[in-house]
Amino acid sequence: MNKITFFSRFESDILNGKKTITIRDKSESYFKPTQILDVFTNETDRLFAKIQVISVTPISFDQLSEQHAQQENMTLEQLKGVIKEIYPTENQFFVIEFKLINEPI
Ligand SMILES: CC(=O)Nc1ccn([C@@H]2O[C@H](CO)[C@@H](O)[C@H]2O)c(=O)n1
Repeated sequence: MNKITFFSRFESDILNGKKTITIRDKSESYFKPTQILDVFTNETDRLFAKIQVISVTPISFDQLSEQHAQQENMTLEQLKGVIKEIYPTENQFFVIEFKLINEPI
């Protein structure tokens, strides 16, 4: 499926290029490099961007670093808090790196 959703509070960071990764669990680890995805808000299922997948890399919670936080436009504390909120019991994740596709939608 060429679709991914984000919580709408991250929409502006994605559109202005400040957020260039997302960290997902196994259920969303099937994306492939070069794949182009339609990006929708989680809350209202509104299309707001297209992104191209650069890489999908396994990572454990403990391996999350300041670099990942920077790519999320957050502090590491904030990032870990957000991930614990979304995935309270998960320890294994995938870093999905992406770039914004600049075309009108
Ligand atoms: C169903 C659905 O929409 N799920 C998710 C899951 C994650 N994320 C964001 O990815 C980063 C790392 O998890 C953080 O910035 C999260 O907030 C999101 O926006 N939406």
